Amino acid sequence: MPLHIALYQPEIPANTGNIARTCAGTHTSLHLIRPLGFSTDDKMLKRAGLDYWAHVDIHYHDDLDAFIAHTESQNAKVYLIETYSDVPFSEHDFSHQEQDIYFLFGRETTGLPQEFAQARAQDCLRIPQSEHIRSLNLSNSAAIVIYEALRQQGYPNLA
Ligand SMILES: C[S@@+](CC[C@H](N)C(=O)[O-])C[C@H]1O[C@@H](n2cnc3c(N)ncnc32)[C@H](O)[C@@H]1O
Repeated sequence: MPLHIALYQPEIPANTGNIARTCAGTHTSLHLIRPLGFSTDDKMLKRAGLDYWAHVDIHYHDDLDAFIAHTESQNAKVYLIETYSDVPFSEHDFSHQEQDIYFLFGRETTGLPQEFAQARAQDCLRIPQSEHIRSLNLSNSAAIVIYEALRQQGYPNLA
């Protein structure tokens, strides 16, 4: 079953552009949870040279509740990827392909809402990093996690 990347209220178009490119290159769906800090109209996309945008399976959700309702309707598994977890993401098993898997990432400046993440602490995963930075770049984080899931699944339909 497909893998999905979800971005909670992304603010920086270059990050979403990088992640969209990773999605187009890996058959991963992209979910954007509003409000967005930028426009995704045709003019913006053309100006940014995002010519792969047509290959991105993109979905918009009005807010976090609408996104969670969507995942529940699919009986999907949602993992929260956040700095304040202490469970290393790569210790998790993403190889089960019978269920859709969503990786939910937080906003560039403030991450995921803390209360929301605390209520789902058992599904919250961290990418190990040093103490010299507060966090990794959002688009790098998404690439790291999706490629670990793809590695565990044997890179389905990728050459
Ligand atoms: C630039 S970070 C900012 C959020 C962070 N909590 C903060 O306020 O310092 C944006 C998003 O990238 C992801 N991220 C960055 N570094 C991460 C890490 N080491 N482990 C897990 N997720 C990370 C998370 O999804 C996070 O919400």
